[in-house]
Amino acid sequence: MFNLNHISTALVGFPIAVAVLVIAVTSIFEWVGKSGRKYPPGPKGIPFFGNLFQLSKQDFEEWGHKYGKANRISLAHPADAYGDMAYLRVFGQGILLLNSHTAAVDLLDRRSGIYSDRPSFVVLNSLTRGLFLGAISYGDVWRRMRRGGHECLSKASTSRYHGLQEREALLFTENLLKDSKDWHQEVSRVSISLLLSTVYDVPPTLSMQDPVIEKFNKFDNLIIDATFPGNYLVEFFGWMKFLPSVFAPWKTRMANGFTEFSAFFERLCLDIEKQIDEGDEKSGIAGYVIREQKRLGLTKSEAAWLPATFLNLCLSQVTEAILWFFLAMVAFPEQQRRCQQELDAVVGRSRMPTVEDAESLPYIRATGTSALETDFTTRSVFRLVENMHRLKIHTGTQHVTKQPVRSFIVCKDDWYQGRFIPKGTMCFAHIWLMNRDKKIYGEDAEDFNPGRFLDKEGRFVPIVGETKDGYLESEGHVAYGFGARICPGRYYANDALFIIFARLLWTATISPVTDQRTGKPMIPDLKDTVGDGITMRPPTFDIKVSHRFSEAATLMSQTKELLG
Ligand code: HEM
Repeated sequence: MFNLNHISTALVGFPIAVAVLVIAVTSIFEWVGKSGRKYPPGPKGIPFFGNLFQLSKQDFEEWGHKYGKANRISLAHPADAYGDMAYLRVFGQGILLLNSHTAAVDLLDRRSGIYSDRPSFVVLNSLTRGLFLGAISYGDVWRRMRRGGHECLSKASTSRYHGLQEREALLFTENLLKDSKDWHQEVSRVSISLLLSTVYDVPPTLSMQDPVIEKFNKFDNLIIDATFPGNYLVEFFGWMKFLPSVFAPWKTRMANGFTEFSAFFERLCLDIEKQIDEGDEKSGIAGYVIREQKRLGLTKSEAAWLPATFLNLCLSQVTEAILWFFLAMVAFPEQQRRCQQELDAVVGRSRMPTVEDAESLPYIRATGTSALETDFTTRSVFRLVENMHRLKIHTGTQHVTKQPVRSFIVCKDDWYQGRFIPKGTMCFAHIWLMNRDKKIYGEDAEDFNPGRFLDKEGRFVPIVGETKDGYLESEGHVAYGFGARICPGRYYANDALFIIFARLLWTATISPVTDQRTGKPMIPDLKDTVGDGITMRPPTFDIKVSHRFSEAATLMSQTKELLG
């Protein structure tokens, strides 16, 4: 944990003269560096600390609007709903907030050669030694590992996971119908079960007490610890990495973590290798990577870390998307009914839906897309940057995950819209703001409205609106990021979420519980979120899950029997 007190304690330890010198030299460098160049607009900071002390006072969204306006003056398209950029500094580190699709696509997509690097987090690197795909520098190792990931998860290859996605969706539905009291726990279970099967080709995970799950949770906690903004002063003062371990205990902890988890990931892969040698097909991600290791040019460590990284990077995303979906179903029963009407009309009541039905179920696809795009999952994606607040006002438990996967480091000086963006700037895409851009989504951009993803004939349209250059293709939202680092698991995630939602709604109705005192349904506050991370989850609330029609239970059992 870290808060301003930590900074104060650390700074007080400095000999005052050295501290003054450092501040003076840094300020001079900053001033010389800035002079004569027009940087993107942003709030004025103070020498040395930059905008650090404003982070807890200013709302980033407000900055998006305020400095956006200033920027608009120089824009060729003054009608833009938001300006494109805001620029901040913290301890000399430049931070660029990208507020519009236009800027994000122009820089992160079109100039991906310059904008695809990740910040080099000292502590994270000592834990992962450059083997954690989401945080690897843009270079050869990233290319090799990313290619492996792409081959396993490209649109064309996702059909190999449909069987297991359908199986998991069925078990999930069955469990919730048996007991929905601990439905949050069941969402965590189905997510980990789905991903362990996908990555390591294992049977469904029925208990959260599984030692493999415990080990992955331990790894996740260490990643969170290593990446949480402000946890380690060394991320701001690079010279601190030369301190001996006795003054920097994280060094030993992270080095031990690397040894422990490398051995664990290698052991998992070794087991799979043996099974492949014995003639087992092992069609999961790890099996694929092991079989293709030579062709992909991966070392043994890279081949072991790649599947584990996939699991780590997607787990909380998938869990949270499902949680937001439940909130949507409870809060908007009308949308739930429309999904079920569509299921009755297209699939009927004599069989459960499959992933192949997705094309014919546009309203359900649109509902899933809405859960990703609108008030929900991505509402707090921008908390990533907001977490910089924790430098000043750290409160509560840390839930931030995978911080580095969302940010980019500019690896060459650049100019955009007449503004100078220096090499080394940390770029954050303001996904939350973009997913609410009224120019693209219309006046009801804030609402949960699956209908926005359907055309007049009721067909699913991934392009919900066009910016001046026809941007915003493919998903209809930007929850999966941009450019060369765009989420490689997006096709997989779309299918998995679709079938979980479709099978559940085909079989069951999800409703809020009734408040015993008032007799009214208890709908959680849609603005409430839990967690400090890039993605946030809704607070816990109770639900009822009941069979939608009498034959549903029998049909579900029959479908399960067919699984063998
Ligand atoms: C609801 C589901 C998901 C969401 C919302 C999501 C979102 C994201 C985002 C925003 C990024 C960063 C993109 C950027 O830097 O611009 C990312 C990266 C990544 N995601 Fe996902 N993701 C999801 C599911 C998955 C799944 C299912 C997998 C794998 C099976 C996966 C694997 C990865 C990996 C490996 C990266 C790092 C890519 C790189 O740095 O090159 N994600 N994801």
